[in-house]
Amino acid sequence: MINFERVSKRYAEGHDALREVSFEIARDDLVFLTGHSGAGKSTLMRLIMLMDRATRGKVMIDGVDLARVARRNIPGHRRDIGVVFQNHQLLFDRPVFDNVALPLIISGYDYREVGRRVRAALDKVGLLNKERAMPLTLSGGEQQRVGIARAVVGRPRILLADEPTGNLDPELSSEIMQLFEAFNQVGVTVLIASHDLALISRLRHRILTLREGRLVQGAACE
Ligand SMILES: Nc1ncnc2c1ncn2[C@@H]1O[C@H](COP(=O)(O)OP(=O)(O)OP(=O)(O)O)[C@@H](O)[C@H]1O
Repeated sequence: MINFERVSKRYAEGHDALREVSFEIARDDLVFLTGHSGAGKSTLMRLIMLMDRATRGKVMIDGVDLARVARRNIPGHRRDIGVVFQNHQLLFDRPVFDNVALPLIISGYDYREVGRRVRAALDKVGLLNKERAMPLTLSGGEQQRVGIARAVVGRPRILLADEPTGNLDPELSSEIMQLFEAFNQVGVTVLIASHDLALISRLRHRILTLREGRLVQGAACE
């Protein structure tokens, strides 16, 4: 499903953010990605989203070599990938419904289908009764759930999350992780970057560890 073969990424200033990174994530996997600040976690996710290209090596998604995806096909590639950020990146002047609907509206879905899918996504994250609420009236955990609903509303095959529990207390963090596990159980491949070693070691999924751009743990599937 997600396959890195000796992938290196060197930024223009000559900094090696990833060095010869190889791993495989199967379709039904939920995998954590950890490592110190600057270890290369965000860079690895940017390569999967095609926000950046590898300098050397091969990134394959579903058997497709991303080096072969033309610029005009990048939006199509991204539609298969839901992304969750630490700071939600919500539109604070729009209600919850509009925030979740945004990716579908950009993709040109008709309004009835938008309504159906947005409510299905809000239902999955337990926020069906909040569709008219403004984001600022929600708690941090609820805002993060809106971000997750927006990430899954297009029914992506892959879900990437960059520090999704960074601002949340331990109990809310566990709840958010349970949501990711639920999406994984219905067939979504999930990759979560997190510094929260206490939380992720308790959850017993595979952990990929980066150190200065090298993968030092977790390359093989169990
Ligand atoms: N666009 C860029 N240009 C140059 N260097 C970059 C760029 N993006 C990241 N880097 C550098 O590459 C290295 C890896 O950064 P990256 O953001 O992938 O790390 P990270 O593990 O996600 O860190 P954090 O946990 O702090 O978010 C860092 O040294 C960073 O300064």
